[in-house]
Amino acid sequence: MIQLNELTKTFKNGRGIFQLNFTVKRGEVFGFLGPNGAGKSTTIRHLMGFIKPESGNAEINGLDCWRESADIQHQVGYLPGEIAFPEGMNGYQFLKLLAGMRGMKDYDTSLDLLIERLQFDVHTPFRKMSKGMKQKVGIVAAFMHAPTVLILDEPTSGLDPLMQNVFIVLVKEAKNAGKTVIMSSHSFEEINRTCDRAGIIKDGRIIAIEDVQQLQSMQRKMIDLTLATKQDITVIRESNIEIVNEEGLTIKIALQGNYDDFIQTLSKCKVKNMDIHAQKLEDIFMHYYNQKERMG
Ligand SMILES: Nc1ncnc2c1ncn2[C@@H]1O[C@H](COP(=O)(O)OP(=O)(O)OP(=O)(O)O)[C@@H](O)[C@H]1O
Repeated sequence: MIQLNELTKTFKNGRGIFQLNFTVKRGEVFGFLGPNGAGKSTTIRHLMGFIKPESGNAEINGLDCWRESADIQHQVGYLPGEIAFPEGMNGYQFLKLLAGMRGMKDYDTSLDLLIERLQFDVHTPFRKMSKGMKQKVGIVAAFMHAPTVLILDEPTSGLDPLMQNVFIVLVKEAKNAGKTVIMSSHSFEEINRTCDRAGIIKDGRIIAIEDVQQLQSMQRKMIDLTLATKQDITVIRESNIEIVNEEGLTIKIALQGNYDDFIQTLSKCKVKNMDIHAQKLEDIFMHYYNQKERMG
């Protein structure tokens, strides 16, 4: 379990994170979203015990992230936002070193399985690796010791869509195994596919924490309809369906869960054409990015 209690840090320039309060339960995947410079990495760095809080604290599995950082760093799987690998090593040498430092034994199978799933040549020297390859080594390093808590800072940056999918499966497996996961991301799609809840941070403050399923149910379906006659348009107008736009015999309507109403109304009309698009989840999130602070 991860718990933030009034976690605050003000940098000299006045930026930072302010009175962050939230909990990530065991077995939960929590997404951390926010524009550039919002404070995601700063929060995550506090969780790892790299930064001393000015006030408040963060705890992981009951341990204080600053005072007991050595234990925390041993227990969690961490993927930094920017990874500086030792240039002179190759991926395998690095992962072996890490396994040794963690006191892992018989790690070859778990390592091989992860490398196979992420499809890369682990024996490539870091200086010859692409950004995506380095990211893969970072993911293996975070997952290889099957930690109970995973802290992932923009985990899919640099990964191609196929590998993003592999990563999403890894997170789902971790969740099903009861692990606690917090991940920062700029990708709404990724949060949608992996997270139970999402916290939105802006200017160092949490402005909303939402249940991802609930956000999905807020997602409206926009339907472009071309009807045969003016009478058909009247039928729609007289129903409870929200008309967003009307142009001759073509109308745009918005649905949010009231599908039965829509189908019954439409059965009284002659429909010549119909296009359906889901409102982008991104648009729902954008609404938060653009609004002022809503919660403490
Ligand atoms: N050591 C530091 N000294 C001064 N300011 C800092 C320091 N670390 C971070 N900041 C500032 O704090 C703010 C939050 O930065 P942070 O890296 O946490 O944002 P982020 O949400 O991770 O952004 P991004 O999406 O760009 O990675 C920024 O304005 C940043 O410039």
